[in-house]
Amino acid sequence: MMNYPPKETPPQPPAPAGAPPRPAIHAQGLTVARGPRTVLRNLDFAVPPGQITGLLGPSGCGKSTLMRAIVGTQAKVTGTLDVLGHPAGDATLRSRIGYVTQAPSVYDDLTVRQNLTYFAAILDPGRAAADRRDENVTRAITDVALTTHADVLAGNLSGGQRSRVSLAVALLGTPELLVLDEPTVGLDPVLRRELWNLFDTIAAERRATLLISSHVMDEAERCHRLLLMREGEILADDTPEALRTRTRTESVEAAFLHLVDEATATTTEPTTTAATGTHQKEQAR
Ligand SMILES: Nc1ncnc2c1ncn2[C@@H]1O[C@H](COP(=O)(O)OP(=O)(O)OP(=O)(O)O)[C@@H](O)[C@H]1O
Repeated sequence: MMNYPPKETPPQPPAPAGAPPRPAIHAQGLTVARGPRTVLRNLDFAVPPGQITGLLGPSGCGKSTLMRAIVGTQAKVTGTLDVLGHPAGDATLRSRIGYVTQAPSVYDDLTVRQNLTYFAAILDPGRAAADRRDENVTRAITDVALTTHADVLAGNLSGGQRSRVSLAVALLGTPELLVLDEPTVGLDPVLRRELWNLFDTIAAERRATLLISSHVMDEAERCHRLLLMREGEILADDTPEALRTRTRTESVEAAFLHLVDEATATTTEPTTTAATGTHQKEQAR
């Protein structure tokens, strides 16, 4: 069980030379209950550092819940969940993680630049940091392609533009881990491609780790690794290429459907009952 409220833990020693890099996120036996329901069941996985990992699965499978557990905002979490070498929710992680929820958290009565300036002042306070803050705000606005809208009130932006302001807030502090919950929902194909190019740049140049949820399967092809989820469980944890090869399919979407069929077949295989000696089909859950 994780500790709430979060405590600070001492930094862990670096991985020995030659050893594989420590995962950015490592879960073992991770289980989460929401209300009376268990919505994540006994998950084991590792997210490598400096790469883009896609979290994919149908609506309601538990993607947002898993992200909330990783950033430390989810209650009733059991098992082990380490993030950047600390237990999830540890106070030292706050400035190292950028988290963008599905609902954009921006102030409608402030402009794009004013929103970012406000959050920059919380992250990096003090008069001495004013120039650095201005630079970071301008860079973040450019990163999300909102330069021409910098002085527009957030309340007058489209849904996609508001989502990008939220993303810009998360990029202000140059976090080591970015957790993005469906960042491309409602965006046109050109903007989606631009955002994915930005994610590539963030991973390659800043060596940040990105965990990005989506239900758009063509976005899966742009990830280095994928966690495919279904009904609170991890169906696959692999690279897109390995998934396609393993399932002998041509796209991640086809691979996912293949794995769903396989999992369904496993849970509905005939079982012999000792009492009657007849075969019965178990109900898929
Ligand atoms: N506050 C809550 N209380 C109880 N159950 C909840 C709560 N929020 C979500 N759930 C349930 O937890 C499960 C996982 O929800 P979650 O939002 O993590 O799914 P998701 O994969 O992110 O879905 P989507 O793609 O639609 O955002 C769902 O079955 C949902 O009904």
